[in-house]
Amino acid sequence: MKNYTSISDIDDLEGIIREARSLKVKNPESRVGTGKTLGMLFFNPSLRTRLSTEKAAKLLGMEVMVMNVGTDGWALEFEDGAVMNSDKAEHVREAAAVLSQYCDIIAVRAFPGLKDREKDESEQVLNSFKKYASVPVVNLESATGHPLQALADAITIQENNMVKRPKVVLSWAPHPKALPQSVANSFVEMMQRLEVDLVITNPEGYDLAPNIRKDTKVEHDQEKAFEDADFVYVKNWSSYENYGQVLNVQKNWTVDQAKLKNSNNAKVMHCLPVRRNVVIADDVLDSENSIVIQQANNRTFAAQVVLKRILECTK
Ligand SMILES: NCCC[C@H](NC(=O)CCC(=O)O)C(=O)O
Ligand SMILES: NC(=O)OP(=O)(O)O
Repeated sequence: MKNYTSISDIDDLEGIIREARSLKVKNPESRVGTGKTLGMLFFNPSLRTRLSTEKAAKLLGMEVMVMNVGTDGWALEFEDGAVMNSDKAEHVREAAAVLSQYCDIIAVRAFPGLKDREKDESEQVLNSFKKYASVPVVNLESATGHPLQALADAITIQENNMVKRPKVVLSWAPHPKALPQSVANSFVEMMQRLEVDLVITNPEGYDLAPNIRKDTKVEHDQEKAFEDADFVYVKNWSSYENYGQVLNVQKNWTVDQAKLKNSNNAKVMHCLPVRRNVVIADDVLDSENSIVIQQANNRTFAAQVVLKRILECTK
């Protein structure tokens, strides 16, 4: 694997999930990351991504450097040909080239602005690092995707699945802030590659991008969507159609136990952080049905297998 910026960078999905699961059981003796450095750049906050990726790198023997570039670094310019006489002190051309001398892999978190759809879809930050770095680049959640999360989600579903072809429902839920579509996008793309029946449920006005949904069923009635579900993946996202907006929704979309009564005793997932009793009710998060903690643990093994494959490719 040369980079991991979207799940299309995975060619043997079954193999990568199998390897992640075996890394979870037993860490290999030979450490492919010895003498190598991972540099992680955060333009936005993080708990899981930051610590699970650091842990994964260390399990492989790597050194890790982390920088909150959004707050601690020079403000970066990404436009080509910019006359930099305002607030931006450094161009990504120099920043990425310099970092490539310090690091063997560069990982970047950069959320969307949620104001300009075309700009967000151009993945300017991630793609600039990819273009101007001379080392592999890993996506730690970008404007449109969160592929490390989606890989951890796939591992978690496989670990908990009891049936041949599970029904997996991605449910929109309310949130006071405008959030990226990134987690939902990568989850949908991942599920489309697995042996599952995927249904997306969201209020009118919250349909994900057509190039993500493809022919995946969208059910606007949440309780109907939950019928016979084996997995319910809950996530808020802001509107794609009214780009970046939080729309007025009439019905209550918070996921609680009552809504899950006609599911197949569904396991409930969320990438975290989750706002209790807004996105998911306490009675679900504190029940046996919730697998969110196990899901977060799998972030380590998703990151480990990705870093391992990149290191093996550049050896
Ligand atoms: N990486 C996991 C989710 C990150 C982000 N959530 C958030 O920003 C939630 C913040 C809050 O609840 O205030 C998102 O939805 O993409
Ligand atoms: N799920 C996830 O990416 O969590 P953080 O935002 O805390 O990294």
